[in-house]
Amino acid sequence: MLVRHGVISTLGQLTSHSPSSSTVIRRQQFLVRTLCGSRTYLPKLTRAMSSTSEADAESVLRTVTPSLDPKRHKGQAGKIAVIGGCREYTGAPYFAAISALKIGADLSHVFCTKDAAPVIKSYSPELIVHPVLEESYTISQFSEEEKRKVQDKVIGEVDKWMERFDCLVIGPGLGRDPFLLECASKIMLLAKKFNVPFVVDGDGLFLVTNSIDLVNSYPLAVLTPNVNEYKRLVQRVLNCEVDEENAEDQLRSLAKQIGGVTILRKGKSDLISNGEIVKSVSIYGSPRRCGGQGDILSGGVAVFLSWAQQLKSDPESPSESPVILGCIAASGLLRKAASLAFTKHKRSTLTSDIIECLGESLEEICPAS
Ligand SMILES: NC(=O)C1=CN([C@@H]2O[C@H](COP(=O)(O)OP(=O)(O)OC[C@H]3O[C@@H](n4cnc5c(N)ncnc54)[C@H](OP(=O)(O)O)[C@@H]3O)[C@@H](O)[C@H]2O)[C@@H](O)CC1
Ligand SMILES: Nc1ncnc2c1ncn2[C@@H]1O[C@H](COP(=O)(O)OP(=O)(O)OP(=O)(O)O)[C@@H](O)[C@H]1O
Ligand SMILES: [Mg+2]
Repeated sequence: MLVRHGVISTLGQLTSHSPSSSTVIRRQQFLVRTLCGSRTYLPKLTRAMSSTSEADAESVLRTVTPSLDPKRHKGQAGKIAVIGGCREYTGAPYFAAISALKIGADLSHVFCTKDAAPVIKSYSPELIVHPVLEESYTISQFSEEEKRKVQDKVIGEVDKWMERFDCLVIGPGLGRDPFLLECASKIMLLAKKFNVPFVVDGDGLFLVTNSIDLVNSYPLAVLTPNVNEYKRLVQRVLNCEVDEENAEDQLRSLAKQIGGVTILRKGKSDLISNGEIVKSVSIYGSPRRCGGQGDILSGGVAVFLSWAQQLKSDPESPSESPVILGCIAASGLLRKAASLAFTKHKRSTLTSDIIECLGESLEEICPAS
């Protein structure tokens, strides 16, 4: 009953902010399926989402990946935005944004600092790069009022685009500058206002761990912690240490404690929970632990979540939460691509090699034609 009330109040907010009725309807359906979805499993997904813990990631990938229909227009296969990229890190937002395109999204944006923008643009002309974020050092001479004006301008720039995005990825290569993190927290509030789903990764998790209210009870939030990030979340939210003996129960408790957000705990096996169910993805990946693989995953979750959201609400469509489906699909594909890249490159496998294997790996599971 509480969940139902949640749906109604969230939809009320949504109606007051969204001008386009098709966007409103799509997001309404998505919210309802996300909030109510983990009860009835449809025949196609029965095996994929059975009560055993290991998900059938390939089956989920086949279910959520859309066919390439000539009637579809640019944008319908997904519009993703990455919030991240600062003086220190330009690789992470690039990896997340380019992975989204390589998996099959139509448009991929990056909102980063002015310093990072030319570097990220030079990696790829495919990305739409907005040099709008500011770090403290660029505004150190400003008064408090001037700083507030700068922040309003940053949020205004993101606001212009927000409704067009199917999903955001907040945090890869964001850094930990306090002013940047404050802007990122305002961007999360904006996304929530428009019911835009978001994946929180990297430094976004540092922010959220210290301000859990930013995501608490938002059903369209996905947290993708690595070992360190998970440890910090458990310590902060559950007030205890990570318990490997009861990993699944602890993950479920953590997700429940944060109001039913979805958590994808990365590791030897990826574990996924929304506080109700726990699924694992353990298909063989790669023994290489080069930096950037988590960034591929965050971009992938954004795309698959957007695709899962588009599945029509006819009786053949899965009623499982699109957020959970998106996590399973992204984890399965990343692991397959990492395995393929490792067979080709062995010890010299890099994140960019894995990105190059995303298309071939997805093609093996669901051919484009
Ligand atoms: N090319 C780029 O631009 C990239 C940029 N990135 C961006 O960097 C930012 C910070 O993210 P992060 O992942 O480096 O921070 P965090 O999780 O605190 O790890 C820091 C240290 O923790 C350790 N450590 C790690 N794993 C461990 C384990 N399993 N078990 C035990 N220890 C472990 C290890 O430390 P060491 O072993 O050296 O002591 C590691 O160096 C963030 O914005 C992210 O998006 C990355 O995406 C990569 C590509
Ligand atoms: N020990 C492991 N064995 C096999 N696969 C792993 C292992 N640890 C992580 N992975 C895989 O690598 C992916 C990225 O996880 P990782 O822990 O490297 O993220 P991260 O530290 O956030 O990466 P990044 O360097 O991008 O920040 C996971 O989804 C998982 O599939
Ligand atoms: Mg990471």
